[in-house]
Amino acid sequence: MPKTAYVRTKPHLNIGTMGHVDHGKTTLTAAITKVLSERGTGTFVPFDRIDRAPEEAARGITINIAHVEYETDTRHYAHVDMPGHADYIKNMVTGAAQLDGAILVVSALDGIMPQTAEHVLLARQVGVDHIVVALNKADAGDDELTDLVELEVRELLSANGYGGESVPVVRVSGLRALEGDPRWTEAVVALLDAVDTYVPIPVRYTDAPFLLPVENVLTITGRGTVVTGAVERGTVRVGDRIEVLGADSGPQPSTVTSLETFGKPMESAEAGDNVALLLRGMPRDAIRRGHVVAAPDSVVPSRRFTAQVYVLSAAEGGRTTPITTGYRPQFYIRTADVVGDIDLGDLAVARPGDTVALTVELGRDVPLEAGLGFAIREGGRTVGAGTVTELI
Ligand SMILES: Nc1nc2c(ncn2[C@@H]2O[C@H](COP(=O)(O)OP(=O)(O)OP(=O)(O)O)[C@@H](O)[C@H]2O)c(=O)[nH]1
Ligand SMILES: [Mg+2]
Repeated sequence: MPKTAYVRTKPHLNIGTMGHVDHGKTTLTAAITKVLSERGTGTFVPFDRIDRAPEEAARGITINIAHVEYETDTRHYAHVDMPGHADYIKNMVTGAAQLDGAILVVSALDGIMPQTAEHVLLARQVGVDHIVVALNKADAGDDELTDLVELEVRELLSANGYGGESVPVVRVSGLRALEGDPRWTEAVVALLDAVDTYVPIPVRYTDAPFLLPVENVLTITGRGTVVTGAVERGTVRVGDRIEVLGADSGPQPSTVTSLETFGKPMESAEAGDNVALLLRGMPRDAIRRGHVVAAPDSVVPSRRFTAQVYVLSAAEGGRTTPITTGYRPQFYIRTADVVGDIDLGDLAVARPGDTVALTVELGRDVPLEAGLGFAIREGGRTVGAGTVTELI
């Protein structure tokens, strides 16, 4: 069956849900698609289709199943439902890096929980500039308590530089909206209106050389190797020569033979688009998550750099003890997860809560550049966030 090509008629934005485990991110995501499908600008994606692993759903040139797409009257959105559990922070970090805005889901029954605060901090660190709040489970909470939760959320946002007084806070019930209760389907519409108006259309970095951090790699029998991810910058067309960077064996040249977004073929993709690229003659084992696909000769992988790093305080879920030279945590850089050695130079120690300049030597070469953000993780939790200042 011939597939309909993707036609760019509305501005495209990437958004996502974030927030503490069980506060209702996936339910709300399903509810949004249900409400919009009833208005004719989206396809309903039920809860269990959103909440399943990519491997199970890998079929055709498809993109990461955690993404759903929909349109409002004025915009086309790719929406990623980020898992709330701390173990999945890595996905949050790599997914959030591309977000133009986020929906912070906070249960009106529970208020701010540790991962609520952690996600807001991470959103700030990875450059998500606009947050809209969904006070979820408003069907089950009482108004007075919900008022308190709203105050608390606005304070948290202000403390992280989000201007909490002006952030839209919408009381919703993902669950009741999914059931079709008109009061709550309207609340979901109000939430989408808030996203439409509060999150500005981003200035895309389309003129720069093409770069896409690899999120997933799939094999399509008879066609070859497909990589998926969000275009970080530049544009890419069918027929373009590219190289895959990040493998120890050096750059792997290839050509893009097919391009898709949400299962629809496209001639060219640009910064911000979520795409699948079919790469000519690329062996499946030559490419994996953490590599990047880039315009030839536009990036040189390296492993030593200086960085500005914020060491999370214990109250933010970080370490209770200082770090010293020789500390060897994991670095999450774009979609890559790589070990690295820290050198504090003349500084004896960096204490939780400190912001310090330091030198990092990664365990392998990674495409790097000044201004790139990263997270530092240890034993399954985030202990720092930083930005590359200079390559050495
Ligand atoms: N009363 C009520 N319950 C809700 C609402 N939204 C979600 N729930 C319930 O809250 C629980 C968690 O919902 P999920 O949507 O899985 O939450 P989540 O944030 O995606 O959870 P994780 O992905 O595990 O972090 C489920 O039992 C939902 O039925 C709501 O609006 N009202
Ligand atoms: Mg979920």
